[in-house]
Amino acid sequence: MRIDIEDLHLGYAGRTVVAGARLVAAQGEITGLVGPNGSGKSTLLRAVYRHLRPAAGRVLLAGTDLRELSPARSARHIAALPQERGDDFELTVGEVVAMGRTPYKRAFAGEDATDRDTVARALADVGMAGHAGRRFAALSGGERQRVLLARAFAQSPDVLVLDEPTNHLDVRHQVELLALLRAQRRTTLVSLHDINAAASVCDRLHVLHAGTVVASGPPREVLTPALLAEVFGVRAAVVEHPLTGDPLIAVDHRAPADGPSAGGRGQG
Ligand SMILES: Nc1ncnc2c1ncn2[C@@H]1O[C@H](COP(=O)(O)OP(=O)(O)OP(=O)(O)O)[C@@H](O)[C@H]1O
Repeated sequence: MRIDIEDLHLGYAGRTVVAGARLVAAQGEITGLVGPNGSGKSTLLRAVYRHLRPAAGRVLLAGTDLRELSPARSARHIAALPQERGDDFELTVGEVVAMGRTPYKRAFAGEDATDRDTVARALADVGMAGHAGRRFAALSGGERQRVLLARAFAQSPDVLVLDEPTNHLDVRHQVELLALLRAQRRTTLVSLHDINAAASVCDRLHVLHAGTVVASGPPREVLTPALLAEVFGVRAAVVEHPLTGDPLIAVDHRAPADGPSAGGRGQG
């Protein structure tokens, strides 16, 4: 299923944060959102997983305005890993993941074999098989992250909406997660701070800057040194990754784009 975001305006308490966003998350593709802090990535994703009502514009799921679908119906199609990660669950890992099955249940119905299999597979997919009995609240940040991702997988969604899914993950788990997303071939809309990860894993990227989509397209076309300077304020060269051939953004970590000249070594 595809997602169409049409002329979307979003805000909080009357303050506009996203203005006129348009983008498509195509069926089976990984669509990335990148942009500086506060550019509106989480806000835009909240409208797709229905935590924020559009002030104007619409979000379409396979051509149907989300507002025409009941929450349970859209939850059978769209699962989210939100920014609000909830650390107050007094539940076990298995119970947290089983919450992903809620949209499929009639009131007071218990777990069936499909639920149990789906939960077990979701835990295995994120490398947390064998941890179902642990208390969620006692997990590390990265483990919690993976369990909440398993909860989204357990929802068996057509569309995954992931806000910074690699947050808290060590580099091996980041790579595993991104490889898993690619292998699943679900329609995925994901915000990422790591522009190199975004360049490797996303089919298309949309760059948000101050609440507006300022560039869209394949990573190779979007992530230019000029855009990186203008939107992110960094000096960067874009080269070819020696192992994968993906675009590799080599950021000058010594000084921002408008800072003092970064050439040469400092005086000590
Ligand atoms: N719940 C909220 N209430 C009021 N303002 C909010 C809320 N969430 C975000 N904002 C504001 O909206 C703007 C966009 O924030 P948002 O979290 O969408 O940006 P982001 O691109 O996801 O940022 P980051 O990269 O820092 O996570 C910011 O100015 C932020 O302060």
